[in-house]
Amino acid sequence: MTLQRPPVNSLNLDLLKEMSKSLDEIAKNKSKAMILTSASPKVFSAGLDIMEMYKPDLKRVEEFWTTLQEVWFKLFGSNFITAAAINGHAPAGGCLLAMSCEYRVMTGGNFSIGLNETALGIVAPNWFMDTMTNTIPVREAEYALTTARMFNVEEALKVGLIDEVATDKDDAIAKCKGFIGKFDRIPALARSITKLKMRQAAIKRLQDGRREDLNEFLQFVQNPKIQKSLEMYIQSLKKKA
Ligand SMILES: CCCCCCCCCC/C=C\CC(=O)SCCNC(=O)CCNC(=O)[C@H](O)C(C)(C)COP(=O)(O)OP(=O)(O)OC[C@H]1O[C@@H](n2cnc3c(N)ncnc32)[C@H](O)[C@@H]1OP(=O)(O)O
Repeated sequence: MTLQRPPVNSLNLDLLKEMSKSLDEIAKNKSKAMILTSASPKVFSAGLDIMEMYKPDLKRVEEFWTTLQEVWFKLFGSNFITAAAINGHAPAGGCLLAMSCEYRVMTGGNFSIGLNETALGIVAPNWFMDTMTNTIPVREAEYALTTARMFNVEEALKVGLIDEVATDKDDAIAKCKGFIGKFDRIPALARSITKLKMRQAAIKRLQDGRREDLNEFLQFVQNPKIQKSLEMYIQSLKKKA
């Protein structure tokens, strides 16, 4: 699955809906595996589209968050094998997508990956945190989350946030295929049940608290102080360009 929403693959409602549909198709056609990557030469995904949260239409922003939850359920909780070929920056929601896969290969270069929410004055939702503690040790996750740490490629490899470094996108995809090939001699049902048991606690936490998570998000986007911060953040991104 190749993300292709220039310039930075920010996750807006339309892209999330497309992803959700594609994940359904992959599950339905009984694909063995999926590799998630990006058509951009330098950004895997810039995370959530800030414009979806800025001065939002309430109905749309509710659908936006619900669809993000759905994409996470379908990706994190998939039966099929998932790997991410991270060929560029992966901040926040971009990191969430990569961590929701089972294996991550990142191309070398001046790219960064991490959950930077606290730097934006935001508390990452529990399921973002659960996805991180499913990937790297709890102590490292707490440190990274509280300090909004963006890891460079070497740091990400050292902490286990990524599994391998690749020279370029083709190499990243080849390495993801190498990971997928490891399952050729492992019974598929045993593999998928084991994966889902490992992920069950995090999945159940969001299933049980899904409405509450949505309400927290809706309160968050309707808070005037948050709106002011988002406005300043958008300006800073635009000034940079
Ligand atoms: C207690 C419980 C509380 C519950 C509520 C909590 C709610 C939490 C909500 C979830 C929170 C966070 C999740 C997120 O994912 S928020 C998004 C965070 N993402 C970022 O901060 C990344 C910002 N972008 C960048 O750092 C860079 O763009 C890049 C990815 C490193 C790429 O750099 P670049 O130099 O290649 O591109 P750049 O010139 O910066 O950008 C090009 C244009 O794209 C626009 N843009 C960039 N990122 C976004 C984005 N995330 N959304 C929308 N638009 C984006 C940028 O403004 C440029 O636009 P223009 O060309 O100038 O018009």
